[in-house]
Amino acid sequence: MKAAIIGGTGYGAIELIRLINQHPYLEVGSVVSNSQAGNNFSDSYPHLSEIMEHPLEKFDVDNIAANNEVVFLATPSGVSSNLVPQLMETGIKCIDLSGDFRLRSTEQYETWYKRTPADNKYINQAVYGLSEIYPEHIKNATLIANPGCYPTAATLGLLPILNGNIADQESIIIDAKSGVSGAGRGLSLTAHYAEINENLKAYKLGAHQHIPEIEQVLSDESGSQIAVTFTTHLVPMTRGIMCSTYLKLTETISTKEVVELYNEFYKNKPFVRIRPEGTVPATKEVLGSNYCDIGLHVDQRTNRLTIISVIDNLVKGAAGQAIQNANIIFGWDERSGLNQLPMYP
Ligand SMILES: NC(=O)C1=CN([C@@H]2O[C@H](COP(=O)(O)OP(=O)(O)OC[C@H]3O[C@@H](n4cnc5c(N)ncnc54)[C@H](OP(=O)(O)O)[C@@H]3O)[C@@H](O)[C@H]2O)C=CC1
Ligand SMILES: CC(=O)N[C@@H](CCC(=O)OP(=O)(O)O)C(=O)O
Repeated sequence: MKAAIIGGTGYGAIELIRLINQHPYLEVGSVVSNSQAGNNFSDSYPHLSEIMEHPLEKFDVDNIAANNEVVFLATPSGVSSNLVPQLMETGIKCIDLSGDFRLRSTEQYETWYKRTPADNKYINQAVYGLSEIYPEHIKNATLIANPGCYPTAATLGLLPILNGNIADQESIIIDAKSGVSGAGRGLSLTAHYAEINENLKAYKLGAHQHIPEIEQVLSDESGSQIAVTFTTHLVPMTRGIMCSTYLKLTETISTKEVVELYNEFYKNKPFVRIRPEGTVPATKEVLGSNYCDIGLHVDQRTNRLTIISVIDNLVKGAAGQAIQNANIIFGWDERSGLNQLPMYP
């Protein structure tokens, strides 16, 4: 089955191409580029010239619909909102990696993204693609709002303990760190070598666009309105996200019991791996893979739980989860094309 990719020369797109290349049922169809249409893909990425001979195409909705059965939009927020409606009208399945269809409230989108929101008609059709939590909705979706990278790591880490009803919901603090590829390939001071090398920066304090997304998922799943403290940091590494999450427990429980609770919650979920008591994951232990690894520790002195969740931002945080969602939509094994082991060291 052919898959179109829009935003063809960005990091999300090239990661989709890497994963689709190993997929048993998907192949790369149209690759659409706004900035490089007409040029060869290999002009941007010569190391893929053997598998990517086709020229980059300009956005042509009829052409995409005629030649592909699914389209991945690896385009920035504010761009997907304009392209998705045109694509949806053709009946093609859309999987959008941007934040444009994740928030149900257009007011929230305007507040946090500071942009004009997408048309409500399409927001209402979008299914939030957190694969482990919403497979039944994803199965029947025509438009997937693929989750943000930080929300994927944060919510997968928090949902089991909220489900266990032993968390003080007002006490949640998420201390998050990301590699620089999370900011995309576009040139910016943020990703400038001299700014990021040997440096550690907190950014977007209290203003990060992923705050309402995390709160929407946690509130939906817990049945009560949850607000979180969420701080992001840029780390001098290429890939990887770590969320160190802290919350107060309302009951006395051991680390061993919390580990059991998490294992039960994620049983039959191949991409979430719970570490045994006494070990915590590192970002390199999921590098290049679709895994989300979670480590847990209850501090008996403070009765706080620490949750360490790690993902590769470009795989489980973007392209990998997008393919996992396509697998669920088309009824394939959820692991199709996603069986890469993490690359270590
Ligand atoms: N990087 C990450 O870890 C994650 C990214 N995301 C989201 O995925 C999407 C893609 O991210 P990523 O690949 O990292 O970003 P990049 O900046 O690397 O790539 C985005 C691509 O979109 C295209 N584009 C840019 N501006 C426009 C425009 N005005 N009109 C049409 N196309 C445009 C460009 O490619 P071209 O000129 O070839 O069309 C650009 O390279 C974004 O929405 C991002 O927020 C989500 C989770 C994680
Ligand atoms: C390191 C870094 O800059 N990361 C980006 C995450 C980008 C992303 O996932 O944004 P969307 O929600 O629009 O998809 C950030 O913190 O804004």
